[in-house]
Amino acid sequence: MSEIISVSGGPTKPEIIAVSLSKLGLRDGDRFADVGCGTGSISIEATKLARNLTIYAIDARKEALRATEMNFKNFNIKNARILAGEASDLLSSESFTDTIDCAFVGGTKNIGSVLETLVKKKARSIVVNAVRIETVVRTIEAMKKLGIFDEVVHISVSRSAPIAGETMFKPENPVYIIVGKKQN
Ligand SMILES: C[S@@+](CC[C@H](N)C(=O)[O-])C[C@H]1O[C@@H](n2cnc3c(N)ncnc32)[C@H](O)[C@@H]1O
Repeated sequence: MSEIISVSGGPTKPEIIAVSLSKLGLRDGDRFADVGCGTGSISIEATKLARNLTIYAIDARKEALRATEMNFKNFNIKNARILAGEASDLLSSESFTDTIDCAFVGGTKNIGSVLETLVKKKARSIVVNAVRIETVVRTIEAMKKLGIFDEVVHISVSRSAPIAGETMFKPENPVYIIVGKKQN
């Protein structure tokens, strides 16, 4: 199995991906937006949970897009469009006519506009990762305004590390997982 090519900010840690994707509830055939795709690791893991996804991997950084492109090639990811630019502009542009079923938002610049656009695109489930408390508050407020706020989960992972032939635990930065669901 290939090693994922990394860029600053990614890949997201596997435990955070696991919880985030379990909250997202992907279904076979979904159109999935990976907003702020970084390395593309979230999309790669998403393809293991649902069949025939159409992936829109979006990032504003050239190095992230290059890493995503190489990772998708190495992990044989099909049905993916890699889109360069600001997510809210891209998704709301006239040329982007598709709807979105589920979105993972790992890049939170302009989070209010990104969420608004995803709701207009009919997303039934949106999961945001945030590390800054101000982003958490902005995301919750934006989701409440849009009537989609569901819950926030705070995850702290400590990973085993060797010490003098024995094992200790090193804490990793905590991550907030903010979940939005379309209300029926
Ligand atoms: C923390 S990294 C994402 C890591 C990614 N989940 C992974 O596993 O590699 C955040 C990324 O989001 C991008 N980003 C942030 N806000 C964005 C936006 N509004 N539109 C497009 N890209 C955005 C940044 O350029 C950065 O590459």
